[in-house]
Amino acid sequence: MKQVGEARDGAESLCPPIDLVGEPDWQPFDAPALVGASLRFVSGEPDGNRYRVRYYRDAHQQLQARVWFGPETEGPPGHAHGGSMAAVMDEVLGLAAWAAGHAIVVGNLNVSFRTLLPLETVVTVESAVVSAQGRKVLVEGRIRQGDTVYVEAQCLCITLPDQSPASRQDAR
Ligand SMILES: CC(C)(COP(=O)(O)OP(=O)(O)OC[C@H]1O[C@@H](n2cnc3c(N)ncnc32)[C@H](O)[C@@H]1OP(=O)(O)O)[C@@H](O)C(=O)NCCC(=O)NCCS
Ligand SMILES: CCCCCCCCCCCCCC(=O)O
Repeated sequence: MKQVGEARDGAESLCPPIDLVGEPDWQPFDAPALVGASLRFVSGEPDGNRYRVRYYRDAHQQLQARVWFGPETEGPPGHAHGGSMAAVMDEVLGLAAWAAGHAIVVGNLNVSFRTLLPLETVVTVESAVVSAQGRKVLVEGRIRQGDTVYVEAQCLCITLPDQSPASRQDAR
């Protein structure tokens, strides 16, 4: 049986363009300008069949993302793999800490899968930096569409010495 995104000869064809527009009061956020181009695993293929991601800052300066889970994120038939959703939370919540001025890596990520996420759905990934004490920065987030919550996550980020976002930008 022909799968979504698969051409007749078996080769993968690209899914059509997806609308990842943000809310009217969101501003586009340039992640590579802040952290470099290393974040390719989740957001590196804007026209691919895995994820398509666009980042924004909302009116409160919190990082938000519109994410399309493509056919290559499949886990349970027709639905996103749990690891694919965890990877999105890892990147978005870690990036949210960087966007708030904390040079971190993720130390702990706690993910609750609440609802099966159908493939080829555009969702919103919300984030909020809820505390920063010493080296520990706590970020919370969720994947939702409308009133449906697919995933909730808490992310403990640990700051790294000598890696402030400002110093990384100055070094370019
Ligand atoms: C996170 C990391 C930098 C912490 O190592 P470290 O710099 O030696 O720091 P420490 O182990 O002293 O931890 C610093 C504090 O964070 C806490 N912490 C670190 N990792 C934690 C975790 N996974 N869960 C809970 N607390 C953690 C420590 O308990 C410590 O708290 P304290 O100051 O109250 O005692 C290191 O474990 C690491 O590099 N891990 C890999 C990160 C990674 O690969 N992330 C995915 C890519 S971003
Ligand atoms: C090693 C220090 C340089 C780090 C450069 C940017 C890192 C951005 C991290 C954003 C979160 C990524 C999550 C992850 O990789 O698991």
